[in-house]
Amino acid sequence: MLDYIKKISWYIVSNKKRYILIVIFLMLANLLDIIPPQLIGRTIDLINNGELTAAMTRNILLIFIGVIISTYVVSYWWGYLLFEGAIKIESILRSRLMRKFLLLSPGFYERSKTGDLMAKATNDLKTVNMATGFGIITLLDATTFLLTIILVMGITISWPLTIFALLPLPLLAVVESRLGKMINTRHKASQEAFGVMNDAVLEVVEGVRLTRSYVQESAENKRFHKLTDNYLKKFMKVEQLDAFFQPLTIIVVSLSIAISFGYGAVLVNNGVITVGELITFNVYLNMLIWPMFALGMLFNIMERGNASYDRIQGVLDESDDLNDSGDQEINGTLFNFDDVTFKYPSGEYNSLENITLELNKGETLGIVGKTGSGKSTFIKQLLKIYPEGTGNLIIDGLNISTLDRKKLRDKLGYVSQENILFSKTVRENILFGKPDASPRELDEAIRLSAFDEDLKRMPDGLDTLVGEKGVSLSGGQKQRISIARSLIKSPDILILDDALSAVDARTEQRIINHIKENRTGKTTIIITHRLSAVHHADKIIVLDKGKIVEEGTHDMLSKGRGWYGEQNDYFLTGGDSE
Ligand SMILES: Nc1ncnc2c1ncn2[C@@H]1O[C@H](COP(=O)(O)OP(=O)(O)OP(=O)(O)O)[C@@H](O)[C@H]1O
Repeated sequence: MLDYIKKISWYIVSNKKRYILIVIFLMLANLLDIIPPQLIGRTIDLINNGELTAAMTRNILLIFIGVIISTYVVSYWWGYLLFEGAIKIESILRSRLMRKFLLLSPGFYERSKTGDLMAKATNDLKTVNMATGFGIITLLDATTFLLTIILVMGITISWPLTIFALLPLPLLAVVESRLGKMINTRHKASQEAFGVMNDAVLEVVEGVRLTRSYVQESAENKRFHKLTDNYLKKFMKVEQLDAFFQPLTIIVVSLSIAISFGYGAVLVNNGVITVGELITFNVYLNMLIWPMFALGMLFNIMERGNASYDRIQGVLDESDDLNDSGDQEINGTLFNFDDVTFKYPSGEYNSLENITLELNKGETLGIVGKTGSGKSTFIKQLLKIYPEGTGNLIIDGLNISTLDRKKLRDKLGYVSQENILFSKTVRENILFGKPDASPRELDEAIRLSAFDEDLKRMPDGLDTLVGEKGVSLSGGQKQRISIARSLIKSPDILILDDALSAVDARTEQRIINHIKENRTGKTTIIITHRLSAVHHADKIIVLDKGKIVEEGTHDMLSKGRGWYGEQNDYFLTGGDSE
């Protein structure tokens, strides 16, 4: 449990004032709490001795009212400060997590499950909030209250009676600490199962159309039921331990009450304490139920918080496997691949092998080849998405390893195969490429990407909502919005990764012509399965199993007997050459 306090000590230290105030208010609240039992005991003794006057009764009532109002005010403030502190640590950690998510490389996302990352960003952060709010309050309140009551019982009534009555307490502490440790392990397992289940929810929702079309609803249901069951079992294992805390506290407090009545009666008989004092003592003892029960909860909440904090910290500690040492600017005058070989961190074979190539500013490079031949991997190396392989990738005389990722990507306009759109309007999705673009630039990007005709048919034009991930658009429309998003940036280097696959041949030619006209002096890289998209390229490379197997212009390659020539003939003859 103290482990968790140590882990969040950075937060407590940076919020010293808040926590000092909380402790002061809590102490005040505890001091106020000990007044009523004293008043009860003394009033009983006054009644017993026939000494209670009307003035005394009025004063006692006034003190009671004063105590109630002060307790209310003081409790309001510690509660407010504490829970505000808890929600703040949750939001600080959430921001750190989001920053990390935005920074981490694809390697991390290949290792992690989306559902688990979501669990960390929601459930685990909530648990940390609970531990820092309820946990800390319980720790401060329960321990200070417990100590105050024990001191008051000892000082105002009898130390021997106090010590005897509290003998069962250490037993409770030992058992609860053991239970806490077990809860830590089980909570981690339960959160992991929650992450897996979360992931399945995402898959089920995203794949619902596919599931229906293959009539796999019942199989999917069974798979999901298994995961829910697994989570339920793991969650119940935590709850099983949780259920021990309350009966345990009741048993220990009952033992204390039994001891106090037995030994207390002896002390009353011997005239060491009065009957009123024994009653006051037992009222205090009953008041110990809350802090003792709270201490049990404390082990529970803190250990859950501890486990969740570790899961979040695990992500925050992930190191970025890309090196961003330099701060030099580039303008893409010359790209030089010098014997570049690359294997994915989880891959078994090289996805690029001995790539040597030069690309000058203003040139258009076409990349073609069989599926899985390494075309996208070539681009990912250029975008510095994965750690480099061997060989050198030099841009403007600088090794890519020394370039700052953000500065490099700022020069690039990249349209990926996935065409990711945000659930916003068409306008917002295009302006994502250049938020401060003028209306003229926006219109031009739409025209260049041949999206103007489609836009006329959209119900709200540029303000049409595209739905989640662009669900309300056709594949070709999504592609052209993605192209417009990159063209509006007017990047020094434009990369289209199979970005025209879903548009018809005429639209493809319109876009290619626009790009040719508008990007003179700027570099363009086009990856495609349709050779017509790269006829105009200054240089075309054909990749096969990660190697460049052909290189030249369309005229040169189409005459050859290699893959390019074969593909070209195939398209010219409409597939009759097969
Ligand atoms: N993240 C990854 N981890 C491991 N291997 C990968 C990863 N991404 C791609 N590969 C492998 O690298 C090889 C090249 O993949 P790449 O995506 O570059 O091919 P491509 O030519 O772009 O294919 P396509 O035309 O189908 O888009 C393939 O064998 C693929 O399985």
